Amino acid sequence: MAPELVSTVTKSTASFTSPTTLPPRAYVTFLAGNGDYVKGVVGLAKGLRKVKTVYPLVVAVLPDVPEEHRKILKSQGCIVREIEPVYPPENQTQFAMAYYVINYSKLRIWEFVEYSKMIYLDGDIQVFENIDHLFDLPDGHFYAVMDCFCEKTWSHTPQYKVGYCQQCPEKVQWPTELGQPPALYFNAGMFVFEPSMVTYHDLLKRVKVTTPTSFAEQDFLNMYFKDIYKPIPLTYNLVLAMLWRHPENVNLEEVKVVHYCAAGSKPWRYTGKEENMQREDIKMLVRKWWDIYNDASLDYKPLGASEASVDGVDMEPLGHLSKVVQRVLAAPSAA
Ligand SMILES: O=c1ccn([C@@H]2O[C@H](COP(=O)(O)OP(=O)(O)O)[C@@H](O)[C@H]2O)c(=O)[nH]1
Ligand SMILES: OC[C@H]1O[C@H](O[C@@H]2[C@@H](O)[C@H](O)[C@@H](O)[C@H](O)[C@@H]2O)[C@H](O)[C@@H](O)[C@H]1O
Ligand SMILES: [Mn+2]
Repeated sequence: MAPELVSTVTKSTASFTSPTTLPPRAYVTFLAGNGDYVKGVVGLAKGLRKVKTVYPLVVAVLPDVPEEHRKILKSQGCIVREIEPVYPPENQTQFAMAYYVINYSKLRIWEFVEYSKMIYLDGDIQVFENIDHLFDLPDGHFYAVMDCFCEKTWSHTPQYKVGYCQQCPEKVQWPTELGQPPALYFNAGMFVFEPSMVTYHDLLKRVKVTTPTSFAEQDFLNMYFKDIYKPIPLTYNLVLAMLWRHPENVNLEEVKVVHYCAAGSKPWRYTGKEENMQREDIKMLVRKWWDIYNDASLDYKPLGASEASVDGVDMEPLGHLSKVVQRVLAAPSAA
């Protein structure tokens, strides 16, 4: 029996409210390091502007995010908030990706209590349709999209070993000898939550005594919010692997949010070489991401300010696809 999805997510009923009367809500993402994820966040900021969200984008940055990158984010209208890293206890865990250890720092966003409700989005996510109505979901729950267990990244788990996936629980039934099937499990690249200092302090206390596991803070958040987790439709966080693992569950026309988490799918470093990356739907989604990233009309223009520009910052010049990606996308699909 398919899990009860929060599918009747009504459109925002609030009539247009001037910025001064908006409820204290915001989108929030997380940025670490001095690498190229800043391009993901710039793309996200422009995508949210394109869909005319009425809420700001807060970027929680680790101390290692350079000043130039912070300037770029501010020039794109983001609210930049520095956070301290959160480290899991000393461990021998083999994370699915070694860098996942820094993702525990995401937990700091629970201390942004100036906002009553926030929507967290990974920096490798793009919003192609307005999702402001998700802020109107009833309080007291944790809303996120169910993940998929079929990628090799899950090969260490019992569900992968028996071929079980929550996306198609009837296809390979959970073996009764293994007891209860796993609780519904969400992808932590997108979720709707309520900042709270009580929750924040409890999260940090609990993370210090919880043995890390391969999906790092995603596993931890699934355990912590298990009792109040409510699945929302995958249109709000299309984990790309769903396209080849569960195509029967995906209607691309209805997808509002795309999560470029499959290996090789980060648009700003796309080469098309990895498995599945020559698929026409992947190439279309990468091109859609670049169309927004390169659209100078979506750059932030504060009211009355001159052209917002960030002097001397070496970013991918806007206005054209990076040469490499352009060549790859144009190449005839081998697939
Ligand atoms: O070097 C990094 C790695 C990760 N992130 C942030 O952490 C999130 C989670 O990592 P990622 O999306 O790569 O994980 P995936 O969803 O691909 O498993 C990213 O979206 C970024 O917001 C970052 O800023 N710098
Ligand atoms: O630190 C753990 C990360 O775990 C998740 O990524 C995974 C997960 O989705 C797997 O199911 C996929 O197989 C895999 O490709 C993907 O990278 C979140 O997207 C990310 O925000 C972050 O929490
Ligand atoms: Mn991601």
